[in-house]
Amino acid sequence: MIQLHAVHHHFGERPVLQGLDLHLTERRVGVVGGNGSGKSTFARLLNGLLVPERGRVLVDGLDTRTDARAVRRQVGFVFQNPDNQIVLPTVEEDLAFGLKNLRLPPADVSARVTAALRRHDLEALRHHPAHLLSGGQKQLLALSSVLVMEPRYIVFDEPTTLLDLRNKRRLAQAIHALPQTAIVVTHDLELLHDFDRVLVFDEGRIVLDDVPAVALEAYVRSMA
Ligand SMILES: Nc1ncnc2c1ncn2[C@@H]1O[C@H](COP(=O)(O)OP(=O)(O)OP(=O)(O)O)[C@@H](O)[C@H]1O
Repeated sequence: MIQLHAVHHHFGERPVLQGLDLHLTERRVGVVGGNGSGKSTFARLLNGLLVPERGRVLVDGLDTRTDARAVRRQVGFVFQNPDNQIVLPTVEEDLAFGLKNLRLPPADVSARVTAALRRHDLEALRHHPAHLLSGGQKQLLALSSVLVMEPRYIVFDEPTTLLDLRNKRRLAQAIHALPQTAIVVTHDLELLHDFDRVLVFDEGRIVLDDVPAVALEAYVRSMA
């Protein structure tokens, strides 16, 4: 479970998150809201990329302020732009990077990389230069590089923004099939239809928190 207790955050004078109290227990949680409403800031709190100025964020009881390394192993983060995430020249090397950092035995690294390549149909691209992949393939590689670390939670920050319709569907299917808990920040409301819960942000507060049918409809009405 992810818990937020009285979380506040400012950037300079500007309050960006204002008193968030939340328990996330569902497998699929969507996060929507207008530009600048605080969604990405919220997402970055969940794996300790950002520590709140006030309040606490707990992941299965681990505090992002004091247990940052352990939290980062539990919570994977998929960025909007996979170029920010792909660090090594080939697909295979990129997938192995985090596992090698964990100092796993080479046979284990290799087995987990092979399984990850199979899972997303990337086997033929094993030795391909990562920077030459298409946008959709890069996004799947970025997701695979997170999955290969076997986190319990995965946070996605606008994962479909750069994708065409076909790749959007592929990514939606990939998210749908994840055994992990997924928390997805997006402007792509279609992606959230079969989710368990949707949070609607406005000016750093959660103004709606409900099942998608209710939350998304009210959100669309509020934006009209
Ligand atoms: N590192 C930063 N330094 C200063 N201000 C920031 C920083 N990151 C975000 N902000 C500001 O905080 C506010 C909330 O930003 P955030 O990225 O969380 O919004 P968002 O809801 O994800 O928006 P969008 O839908 O446009 O991506 C914005 O006003 C933004 O300019």
